[in-house]
Amino acid sequence: MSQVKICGLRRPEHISAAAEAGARYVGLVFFPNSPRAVSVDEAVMLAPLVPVGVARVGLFVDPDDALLDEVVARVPLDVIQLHGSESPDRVAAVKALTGLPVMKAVGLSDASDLPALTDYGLVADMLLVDAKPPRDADLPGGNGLSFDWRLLVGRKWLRPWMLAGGLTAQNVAEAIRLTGAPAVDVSSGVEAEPGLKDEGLIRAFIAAAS
Ligand SMILES: O=C(O)c1ccccc1N[C@@H]1O[C@H](COP(=O)(O)O)[C@@H](O)[C@H]1O
Repeated sequence: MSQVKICGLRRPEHISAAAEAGARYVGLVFFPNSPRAVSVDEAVMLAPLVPVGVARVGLFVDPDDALLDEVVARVPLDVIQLHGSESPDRVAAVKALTGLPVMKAVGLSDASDLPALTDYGLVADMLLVDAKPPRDADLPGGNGLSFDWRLLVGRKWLRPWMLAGGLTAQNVAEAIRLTGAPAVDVSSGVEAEPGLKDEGLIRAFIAAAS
């Protein structure tokens, strides 16, 4: 049984659906270019609705210190997700600045991308293994694209990790079987359209991953 993170939640009813279905993490996106972005004011309203026992993850893409300071001061978060091109030194700096555990996303397209997981495992608290975005993508993640899961067979890292990228209720069980992922993260795969979550898809995904 793998833990589940539902990312990109923007409505109270979707937070409730995810928590009731057994999500262990929920993600709030602080990246303005995303169709799932929330303002700091919206996050101030949403974060307290997350039940105890469900971790609140704030997703950032190459954030500056001012944004991190503002969000951490106003929004109760449990984990920072860095999903941009942050260096290992920047990951360490964000940990120090926020005082929160940091999960670093690493994009994979082929075996040459694997060493980055070892490098980030030295500084991040958790790793998020995602598909590398296409060169012309508007978003560095959340594109509903998967990668060749066989790249991960037999791999071990220094830190706990999550699998992401194009997961759906239809493919998540096979992804877990193949990779042994202890946790999985989904955004597009539980949406009716970009940025609009669907309660039925959230429940079906969590049931399929559990
Ligand atoms: O969800 C977003 O909009 C997003 C924006 C910028 C960076 C990452 C984003 N989401 C993360 O991307 C992966 C994969 O998502 P998907 O299931 O393929 O849509 C996941 O870790 C999300 O947290």
